[in-house]
Amino acid sequence: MTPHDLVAPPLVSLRNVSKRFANGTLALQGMSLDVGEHDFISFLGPSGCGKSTALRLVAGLTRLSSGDMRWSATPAGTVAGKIDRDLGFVFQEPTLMPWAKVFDNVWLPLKLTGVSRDAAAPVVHQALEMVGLSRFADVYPRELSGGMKMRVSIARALVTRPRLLLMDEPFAALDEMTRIKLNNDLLSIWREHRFSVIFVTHSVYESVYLSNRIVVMAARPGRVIDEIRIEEPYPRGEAFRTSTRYNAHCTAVSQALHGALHGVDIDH
Ligand SMILES: Nc1ncnc2c1ncn2[C@@H]1O[C@H](COP(=O)(O)OP(=O)(O)OP(=O)(O)O)[C@@H](O)[C@H]1O
Repeated sequence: MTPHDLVAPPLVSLRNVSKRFANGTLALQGMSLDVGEHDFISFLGPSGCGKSTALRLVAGLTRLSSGDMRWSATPAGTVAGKIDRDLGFVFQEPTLMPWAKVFDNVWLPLKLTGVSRDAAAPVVHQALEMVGLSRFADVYPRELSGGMKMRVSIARALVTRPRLLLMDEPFAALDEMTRIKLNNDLLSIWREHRFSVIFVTHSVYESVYLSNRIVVMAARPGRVIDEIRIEEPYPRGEAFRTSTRYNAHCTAVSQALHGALHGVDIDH
């Protein structure tokens, strides 16, 4: 047996995946990517480079136009009406039900699979504990800050214990301090629970801080132009954020991103 045999297969593999919308827009062209167990991958690139489209393709929220996508256990989409994707999704907006208490918002994915409120209670409480909101199960979303609402959204995405967490600019609307705190908390939850993450962001700094792999994308058509590995140990904290190595990674990623912007019309 060679060391290679011991490597777990990718959780999900994209091969030469393209997406053209009905209006003719080629949102994504020829994307190939293997998402490994316990990867933290960021999709980084300018507006319109297909980051959200790629995430939505992985989630099964939109269909690919050509290419191939496979999950390690089950080829995606082979069972009519029941796609076996083991994932949670966090959007930029927390998208909570305003009329339902925090507990019921987090229970929702389990409720949709037929798990009763009582049976779900232990895992809902565990998910709330994971995001530091144990004491807020009985309040309504309107009583929470923006950062706390996002924590509820993360708890809801993790309540089914998915192997892959997809996050579409989850912290973009938050203030800097809240964002830093959520970055740190997300990293410790990810390290403890060992799922994989694909994280869409516009921020070089955020992508370097969080990820072990950064997929740099360019627009028109949306495509991958580079992948950069951030070979730095976790946990990452203030010492890493203020280190010269962190700065060097940010410079390298900025340069790759500059390449992504080269030749792209700036229309704003
Ligand atoms: N439903 C749709 N129909 C037609 N075109 C679409 C649709 N969704 C996205 N697009 C187009 O596909 C391209 C990629 O969009 P996408 O939202 O994936 O980019 P993005 O990198 O996530 O951008 P942003 O950073 O601004 O969110 C854009 O040109 C966009 O206008």
